[in-house]
Amino acid sequence: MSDTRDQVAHARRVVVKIGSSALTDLHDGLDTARLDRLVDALEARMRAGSDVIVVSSGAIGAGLAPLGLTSRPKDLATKQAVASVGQLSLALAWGESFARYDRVVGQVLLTAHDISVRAHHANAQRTLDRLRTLHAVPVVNENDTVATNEIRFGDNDRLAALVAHLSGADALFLLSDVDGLYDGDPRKGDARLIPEVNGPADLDGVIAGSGGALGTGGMASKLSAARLAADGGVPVLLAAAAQADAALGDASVGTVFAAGAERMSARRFWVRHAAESHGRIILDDGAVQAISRRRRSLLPAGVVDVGGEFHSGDVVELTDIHGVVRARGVVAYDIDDVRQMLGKSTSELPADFARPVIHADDLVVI
Ligand SMILES: Nc1ncnc2c1ncn2[C@@H]1O[C@H](COP(=O)(O)OP(=O)(O)O)[C@@H](O)[C@H]1O
Ligand SMILES: N[C@@H](CCC(=O)OP(=O)(O)O)C(=O)O
Repeated sequence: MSDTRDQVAHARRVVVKIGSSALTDLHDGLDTARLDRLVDALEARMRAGSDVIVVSSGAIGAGLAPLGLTSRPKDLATKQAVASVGQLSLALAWGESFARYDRVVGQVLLTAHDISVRAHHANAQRTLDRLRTLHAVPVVNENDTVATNEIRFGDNDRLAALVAHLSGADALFLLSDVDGLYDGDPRKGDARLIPEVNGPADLDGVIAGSGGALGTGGMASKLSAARLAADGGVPVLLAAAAQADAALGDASVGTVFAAGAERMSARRFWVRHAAESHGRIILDDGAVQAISRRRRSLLPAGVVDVGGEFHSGDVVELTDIHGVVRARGVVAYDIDDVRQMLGKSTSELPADFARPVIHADDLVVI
């Protein structure tokens, strides 16, 4: 067995994302028999010693039939209304299915905005952690009714990758209606299953197509979520929900994505991928070298300009003089203060401005 399969099979804390296509049917809505089989496999994994966080899609899929709709709506308002109907039955169905094992579930609905704001992010982290210590299973979904187009995760694959980092998970499972990544859309003819992705070269020539009638992002969103998780140090297994026993049992099926060498801390991952940027700090070449090659803090001497509207503690983008984003970081001053410090050496500045503009610990190079 490969190292990655071994890591996934033995991961202590896991996030398991289940796609709409695995749980719902366009005409019949939520399929509780399929849900029960999944819960059986999740329960077996928990009994073997893992903590499980479920990320469940399917609110829209579950809401269509009760409302007499026969296709996934396109406009946001209808999708949100359908999701509000479906989320209720989805959460109840998860609760009833886990109740067969005397397990309690907790519903966690998140927006992209929640993940991007540090205080909300910390609250979500604490809630998930507390559910774990209370032995309840978190069932996470996007809070569809309040998410606007601009601030949507857009698909739950990305949400699941972010939750995997936020919760310090050791592996991410993406369970769908397809049994792994193929080199082309398997619905369109001959395609070969790719068992293992160890780096970008393994994706050369792969065509990631759109999803089914109920899925949102198709294979492209799974691929980008898998890379998001794996690059930050979390191995990923992509498999069919129908293979949940084997996927969650010994990770012997589907496609695995090897994790990058270094595990990024939840805070650095947040700065890099999840936090909303409030502005820009433009650096001269020397400062770019200092932060990216020598991993130094950013000092005012290397700052040539600022943009946007940021305050101390906000996340900003650091660009070179050509506008290319080279890093992100948590800035120590308000924009007006940084403006007064531009290009000055620390010895020229009053004692209040002795701290670096961004400390090396708060900087993530891209
Ligand atoms: N290269 C590919 N490999 C595997 N599946 C693919 C590929 N390209 C497109 N697909 C399609 O993507 C679908 C899964 O995406 P989606 O419907 O969004 O799933 P989910 O509802 O689980 O999020 C599969 O049904 C499959 O037909
Ligand atoms: N929040 C939406 C999820 C949409 C979504 O990402 O679906 P999928 O591509 O099937 O994972 C719902 O519950 O319907």
